Amino acid sequence: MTLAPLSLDAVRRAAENAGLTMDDDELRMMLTLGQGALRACERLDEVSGHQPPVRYPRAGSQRPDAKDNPLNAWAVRCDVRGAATGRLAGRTVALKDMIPVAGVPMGGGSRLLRGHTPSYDATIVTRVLDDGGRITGIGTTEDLCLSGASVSSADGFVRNPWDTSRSAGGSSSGVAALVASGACDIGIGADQGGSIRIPAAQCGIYGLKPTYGLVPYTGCLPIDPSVDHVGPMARTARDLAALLEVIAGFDGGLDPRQRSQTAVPAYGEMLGDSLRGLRVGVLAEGFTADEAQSAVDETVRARVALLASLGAEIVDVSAPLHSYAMDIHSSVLLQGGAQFMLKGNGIGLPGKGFYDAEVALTAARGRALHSDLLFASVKYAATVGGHLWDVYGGHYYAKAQNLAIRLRHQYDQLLEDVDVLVLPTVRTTAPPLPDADASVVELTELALDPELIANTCAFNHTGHPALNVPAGLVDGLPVGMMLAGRHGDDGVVIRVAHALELNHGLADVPPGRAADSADAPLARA
Ligand SMILES: NC(=O)c1ccccc1
Repeated sequence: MTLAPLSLDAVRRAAENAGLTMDDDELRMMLTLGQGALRACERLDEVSGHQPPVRYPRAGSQRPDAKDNPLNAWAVRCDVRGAATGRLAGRTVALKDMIPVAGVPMGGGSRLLRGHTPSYDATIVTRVLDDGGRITGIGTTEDLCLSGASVSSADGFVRNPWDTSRSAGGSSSGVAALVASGACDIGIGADQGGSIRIPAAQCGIYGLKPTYGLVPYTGCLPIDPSVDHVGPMARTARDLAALLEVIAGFDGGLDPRQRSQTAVPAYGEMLGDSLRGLRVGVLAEGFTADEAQSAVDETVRARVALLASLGAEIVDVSAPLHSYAMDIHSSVLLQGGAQFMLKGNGIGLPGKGFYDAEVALTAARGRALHSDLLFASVKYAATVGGHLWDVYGGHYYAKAQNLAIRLRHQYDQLLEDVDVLVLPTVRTTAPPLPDADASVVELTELALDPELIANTCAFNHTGHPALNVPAGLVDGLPVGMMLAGRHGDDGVVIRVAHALELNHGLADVPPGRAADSADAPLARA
């Protein structure tokens, strides 16, 4: 692009913005030095940097008609066919609307990125296509992923397939509703505080927030690099294992979140029907003290009893810092979201790796033009998160990060004795969607309801793998059980889920969808 020439006035404004008092001599020196910096930018426009490859041809994409989108769960339809063979051959895949697919609009559920079309495929997209997957569309996401209920997307409410008057959960609302309703086979979501597991729990499917850094986040829209995860969503534990196997693993240093190059296990081969020798810790702080919500707790405890029937040993455990997870989460998401996602225009990441140069331009433009059209939860991060960082200099962001290290150690200590921790994923079932003319206050209370993330957010900050497992129904609505494991033990939590599924029946099925046959139950619970 053509850079605007640097003027003395521009330098003076920049100095003011940086809180600097400069006399004219100093300003003129900056102007002179600045010519070199501009020339460097021009030279960067002459060459191309690393760009992830686009390997498979793709036709057009379009927003579906309302009649073909009953849950409003598709943001965009497309059809990108990958390799003819592979571990996902013939499987249809939906991706959350913040995972770039070349040539397919990516909106982030937000006015911020309106009109943006990526020119490259994310690493996880290439991996899905290389292994035979067929991407049939993009799932609606909440506005910049900042909502646990399906009420905030610029594309409108997403409806829960179990009861279309209810929330699908968030922020991977569309993918969860699509997978649960059978509109696609599998999907990939993103989770910075529970955004895979909350909608998975409330739509009755499997959803894994993998070990931090296991699956490359490369190219996907961040909130804060310390909590960003992408992961698989599926109707069976076996499908989930297959998808994880395909998307996990080091991508050559493009994602600064990845610190290890360890080989990816064959998760599918770790599955079995016995849990003999497994030790399960029931995390006391994960269960509510409130009698009114005890139906969810009881449903989860009933599933835990089934684990025992498969040979697992059940013990009660406690992590007192678990109750601080929400406070860590509040500081990191609001301030990190303000710094990295918003001020950083989606590329404010520390460290080496691939940066989406185009999304930076789109987001900066979107912030200048459309900030007033963002959902209130995004405005909350921008205002209060920005305020906290400015006034306290990031002190409380740093304190939150440091407490997260202690929280991790507390779970690690428990996980020396037990193999998995178990707790309800969300302590409530899906709430009703408000009327279309509901107030912003009402929508925002739903989106940011602390009940939704009280349990899930802890593991974003500690990095442990955490999986939602469908655990039964309360008043006809799905309830999820969360299994958390040691760092790198994603295969263990999936194995536990699979054994349960195999011995005690498939997840219940929402109205209008036939049961899967892939993992036929041995016996009904
Ligand atoms: N992105 C998230 O995981 C999230 C979930 C719920 C509320 C806010 C953020």
